[in-house]
Amino acid sequence: MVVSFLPPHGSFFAAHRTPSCIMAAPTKGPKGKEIGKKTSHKVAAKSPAKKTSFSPFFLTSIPGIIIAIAAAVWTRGGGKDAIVIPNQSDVSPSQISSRKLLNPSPGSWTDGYYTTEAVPGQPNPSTHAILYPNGGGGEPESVSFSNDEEFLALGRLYNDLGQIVQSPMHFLNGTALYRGPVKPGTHFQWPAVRVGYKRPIPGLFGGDGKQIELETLTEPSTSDPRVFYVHNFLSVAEADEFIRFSTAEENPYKMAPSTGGTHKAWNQGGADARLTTRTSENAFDITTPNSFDVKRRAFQLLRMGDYMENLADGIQILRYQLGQAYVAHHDYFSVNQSDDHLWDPSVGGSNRFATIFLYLSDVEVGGETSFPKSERLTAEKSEELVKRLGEAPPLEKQKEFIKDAGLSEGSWEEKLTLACYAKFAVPPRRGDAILFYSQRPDGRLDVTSLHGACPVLKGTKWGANLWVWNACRYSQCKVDPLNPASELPETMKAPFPGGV
Ligand SMILES: O=C(O)CCC(=O)C(=O)O
Ligand SMILES: [Fe+2]
Repeated sequence: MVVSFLPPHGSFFAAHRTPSCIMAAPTKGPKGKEIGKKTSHKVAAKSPAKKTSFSPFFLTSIPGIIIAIAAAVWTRGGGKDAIVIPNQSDVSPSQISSRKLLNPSPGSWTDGYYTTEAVPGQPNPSTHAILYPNGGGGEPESVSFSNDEEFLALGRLYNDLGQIVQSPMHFLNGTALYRGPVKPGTHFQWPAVRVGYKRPIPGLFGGDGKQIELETLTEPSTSDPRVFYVHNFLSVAEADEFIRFSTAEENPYKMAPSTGGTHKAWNQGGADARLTTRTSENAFDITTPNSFDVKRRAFQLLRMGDYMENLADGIQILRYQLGQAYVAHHDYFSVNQSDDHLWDPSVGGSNRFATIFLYLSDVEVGGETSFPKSERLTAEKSEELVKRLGEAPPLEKQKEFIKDAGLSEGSWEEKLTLACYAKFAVPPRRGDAILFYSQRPDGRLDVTSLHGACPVLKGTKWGANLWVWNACRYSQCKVDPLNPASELPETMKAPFPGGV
């Protein structure tokens, strides 16, 4: 039985054109083509979904009687309004943190993927769940199954903690589950659930041993980028080590002015492509133990298993001095980038899949990462987030900051600053990171992932790009660069018809 309900989410945004350019990691690039097509994207009008919710996890602490009531409501069937939709968004972080956080299968292939365990005290296997598409959002279905086999026939499923759900004994009836990737070369994406939803990531700890937590920053819909805040990703020592190495004599890719607009890095003869739209300086760290520790952690954060060298660019360290910035751009390469590689991930090609942007310093004023396709957060969505991420100062104050930073009137930096304050933006905080996807769960490049670095208005900003590809990156495919998805290891090769 499959029942569909809840309208898909959506929202308006104006078609938006921005210059788009990109900087390559120090790896061989396709010959000098311009990249970054200007694209616009149409979406449906917002249709607010009215949800009645309860938390399945809440039920774990309240005995049988409530379960019986919930089951009665559930099985009443008939009109949509009668269905109580379990929504884990109502689970408070403290309820979540009482759940087991360790990876139960260290050493097995699932190490790095993470799997679920039996719910303590659950008498019978569950018989139904609410199933969302990979990455959440969209239209959920109610699915039922009467044994393990039927459950596993649904394919690989995840819970909201990014664990692969192995058995109907591992969740309570009515729990929200998420489909895993279903197309070759695509991967699990974190479900947004709702803005402000914060969850610990089982088995994942930052450089200083603190639990890493993932917080949803943008709406789960068809129109917003998928942006998450990553708490406690780096230790101060790790951040400082990136900063040190970026200017160290022993680093062959040490700090130099940023380039862009072509696929060539400055150290590949791209220096003449120095940009007026990206004024920071950058370095690469492709060798240090520090960078490998952090990249390994990034793969765990993405639930992509063990670190694979041919799926990651070298870490790119950035320094923005006063007034420096980077206009809005995409991190992915155009599907027409070159013809010696298949760049379109929706048909088995490879491209940048996710960016984990590491904040290596705080910034006194400015320097946010902005997402112009996403509206500024309102207290209605999350009061706490608005407070933490900062409200936009009044226009007068913005102008004062701009003047004090020495940015001239009418300059692109001034315009960018005003645009930054008008749209969704994340201020840097040392040791934390943001995660955003450059691809949709079905592998289409995501035009809404447009983002930029707002001008630094006071102080200096240090950050780093950690780019992960969905399959072997450009020049790193061993068998056939026109079929990168085929080179993924079996454990990463969607679909997964047998479940786990
Ligand atoms: O500095 C930032 O906040 C973002 C930089 C960025 O998007 C990039 O370097 O590709
Ligand atoms: Fe970027």
